[in-house]
Amino acid sequence: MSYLLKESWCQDEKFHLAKDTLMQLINERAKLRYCYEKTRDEFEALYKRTLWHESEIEKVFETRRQLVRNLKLKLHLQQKEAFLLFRRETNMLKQSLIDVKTKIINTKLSQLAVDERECHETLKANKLVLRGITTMSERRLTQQVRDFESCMVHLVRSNQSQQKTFSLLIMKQGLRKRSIENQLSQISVKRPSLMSERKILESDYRSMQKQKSNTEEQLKLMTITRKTQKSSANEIKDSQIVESSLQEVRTSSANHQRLLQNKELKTRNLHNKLQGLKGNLRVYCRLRPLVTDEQESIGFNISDMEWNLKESITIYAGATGNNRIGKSVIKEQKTYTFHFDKVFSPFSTNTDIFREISPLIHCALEGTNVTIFAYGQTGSGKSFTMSKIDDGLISRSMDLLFNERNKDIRIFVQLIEIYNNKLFNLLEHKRNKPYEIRHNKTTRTTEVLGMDEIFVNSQEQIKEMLLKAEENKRTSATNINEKSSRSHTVFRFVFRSCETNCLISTLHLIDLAGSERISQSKVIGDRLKETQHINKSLSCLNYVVHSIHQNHHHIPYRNSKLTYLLQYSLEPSSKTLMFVNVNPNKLFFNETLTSLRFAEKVNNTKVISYNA
Ligand SMILES: Nc1ncnc2c1ncn2[C@@H]1O[C@H](COP(=O)(O)OP(=O)(O)OP(=O)(O)O)[C@@H](O)[C@H]1O
Repeated sequence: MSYLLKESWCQDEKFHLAKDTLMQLINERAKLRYCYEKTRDEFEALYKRTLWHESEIEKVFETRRQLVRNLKLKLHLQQKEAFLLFRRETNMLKQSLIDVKTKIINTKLSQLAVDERECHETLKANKLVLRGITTMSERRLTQQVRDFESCMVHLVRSNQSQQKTFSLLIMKQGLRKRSIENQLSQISVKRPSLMSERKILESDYRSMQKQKSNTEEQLKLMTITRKTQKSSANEIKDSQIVESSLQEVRTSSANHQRLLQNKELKTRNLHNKLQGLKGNLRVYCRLRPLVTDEQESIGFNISDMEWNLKESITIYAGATGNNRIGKSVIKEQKTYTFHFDKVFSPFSTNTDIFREISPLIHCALEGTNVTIFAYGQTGSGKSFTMSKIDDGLISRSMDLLFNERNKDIRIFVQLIEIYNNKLFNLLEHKRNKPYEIRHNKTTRTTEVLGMDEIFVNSQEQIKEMLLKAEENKRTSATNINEKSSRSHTVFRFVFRSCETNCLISTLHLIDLAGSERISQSKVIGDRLKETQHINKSLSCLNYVVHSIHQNHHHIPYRNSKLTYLLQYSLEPSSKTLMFVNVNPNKLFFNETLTSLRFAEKVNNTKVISYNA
């Protein structure tokens, strides 16, 4: 019973507990429902707001799309207008350009036609003269050839008979030698017993050998005498024929020589007149092309002046900008024009340049002192013009000198380097001893004391010297040029008479060191000192040339070693040609301007000739 009571009490307890838990759960559910309803209300409000925002954004997008459409339409219309405008302007420009070009070409063509006609006429006359001379010479030559052929036949016949006798003698000697050899072999069989006999026989053999050589010599002598006897008889006959034909040839060649000398004299006179007209001091300008790593060229224009006596170069300075179609054009242009005796464009080759200066080389061969130097900022093409191994002016001049010199002239060479106002020999590898200059006022000649004048007689020798000089030359990399010459190179050619060894004339071909502003090249230390020396000697050269041609009383030759060396070669009785080399690189526009101004100043100097 107590157990049952306990049991019912326990169940009561459980029932109460379950009832409490149920009540708690009911409360929880009521709370959750309340939360759910609240959240649902909030979500609905939020959803409504989002819908409203979306509709607003859609409206904004629509207005933007409309705006873009309008802008595109406007752009298209403007592009059309711009294209039409550009086409109209280009056509007009093209037309005017074609007109100008056609005019220039027409005038040049007419000039060329006149020149061609003149050339044809002179060519015809020359051809006629040449044909006459050639036929005469041909006739004489064929006669001579015939005479020589008959002589040859005689000689060949006598030679054949001698050959026959010789071969007989050789055969006989061969037979004799063989018999002696046989005897020797027999003797060698009996050798042990016949040693003493052998000795006797050997001595016999030796004496026989001697006899043999004696007879051979006698035979030779006999054949020679026979030969000379035979040939002398023939030669007497031949020489008489040859003598007479030679006499004829001699007289005709003397006539030709006289004709040639007359023509040479005429040519030389004309040539001297032409050189005189061109002036004793000339300035040529050469603009080089852009090289691979250079970006932008200066704007330039090269043109002939009236009567073709002078030419001009115009360079443009100005800020660049882009035009309407994006092409780079020069705005706010400033132009500088310079006049020279000749202006070579970037398309000119060293051959074109040599064609122009070759008359000066002729002048040097005829006894006038000639100086040609290349001036310009570093990297402007001075070495390319002067000392390029294959076709530089030095190599070309040598070709001409060796081909056209009078055989009485001997050529001597000195390769001088002027570094920091001191003279060195470029053909010496170790150059620690500077040389001194001495002038002879009576003979008006210059000598570099202690420096050998090297006799040259072939182009190969000159090329070797140029290579050696190139190796020994002092160069270094500056801010402007990777291999800049730091010294002046003077190629001094001395022409002397073969008979008397007297000086005929001197030809100086000079590759000057590059002129450069210290601020631009940004050099320091030794390089700075070199640059200062280079600039000083260049301004001395300028002043000396100016003073000479302005007829100043005192000429300051001694101010620099370069001008002192050239003292007797810069005078008005000599001929001087200056090349101003121009760098087209836009970066060095100011340097270019300075070089051109310097050169024009030289070009404007008054020319006084001693012959005038
Ligand atoms: N007419 C030309 N055609 C093609 N290349 C050229 C011409 N002139 C010069 N160059 C090139 O331009 C560069 C500089 O030329 P170069 O060394 O002759 O100048 P430079 O005036 O002698 O200089 P520096 O005074 O410093 O020695 C070289 O690479 C050379 O080959």
